[in-house]
Amino acid sequence: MTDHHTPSAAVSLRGIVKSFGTGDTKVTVLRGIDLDIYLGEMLLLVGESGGGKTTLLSAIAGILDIDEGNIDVLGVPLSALPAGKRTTFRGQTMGFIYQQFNLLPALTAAENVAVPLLIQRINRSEALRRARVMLDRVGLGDRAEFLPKSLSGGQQQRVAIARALVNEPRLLICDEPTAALDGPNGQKIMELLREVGRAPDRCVVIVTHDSRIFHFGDRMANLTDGRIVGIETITREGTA
Ligand SMILES: Nc1ncnc2c1ncn2[C@@H]1O[C@H](COP(=O)(O)OP(=O)(O)OP(=O)(O)O)[C@@H](O)[C@H]1O
Repeated sequence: MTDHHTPSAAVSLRGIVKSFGTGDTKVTVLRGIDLDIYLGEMLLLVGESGGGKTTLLSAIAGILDIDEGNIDVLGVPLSALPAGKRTTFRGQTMGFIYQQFNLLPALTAAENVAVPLLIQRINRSEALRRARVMLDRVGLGDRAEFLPKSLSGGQQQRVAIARALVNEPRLLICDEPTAALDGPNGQKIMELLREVGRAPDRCVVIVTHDSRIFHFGDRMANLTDGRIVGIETITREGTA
């Protein structure tokens, strides 16, 4: 029987070490990271510039090979999988949101959101149907046929969120999702990520410098000089 009081780790990092370069130019960026990210939570990863946050996200995504340690994602030993299997696993289980929305300019909002489904060989009409449902969930049901250039920055990030979630990924990885937005739009995007991104069987990891959004997280891990130097549980008034 599952004890629902014990959170399960969706991502388990143990002893992660990563260097770039060799010899005199070798820089060790991750110096032994131990971290669990639990299902149902939104974890913020903060810390000084150059501290290794993006490098750690790339390792969790299986995009970057690590030198030492183990990365488990949803019970799969990612660091031990060959590259091709990692790519498939990533497509099935992870969604990504970046500072730059990275929408394809020639495609409508609905077509952009449908891309991950088309890559998975879901037929076009079904992919577009699901994309429109997702756009509805992010409040852009009436913008499905718009091109990105006709949308505001906040709306483009909503499209990017819909695209990241259309595949129902269990792990949502966000790198500075509010950095290109003004304060109010950043808040709205975080509210949306909490509302549609967070779920009991899913987790959200967000790298951010934006202290205005820190209170949206469930926990905040501070990565400084290649190590996790503190983890804080964030208390939110009015929520359980
Ligand atoms: N491919 C690479 N080759 C060499 N060095 C790299 C590479 N990728 C990252 N680094 C170095 O690793 C260090 C950490 O970079 P990373 O982007 O992970 O930091 P960060 O914490 O995300 O920083 P920021 O908050 O400024 O985005 C930096 O010193 C960077 O120059």
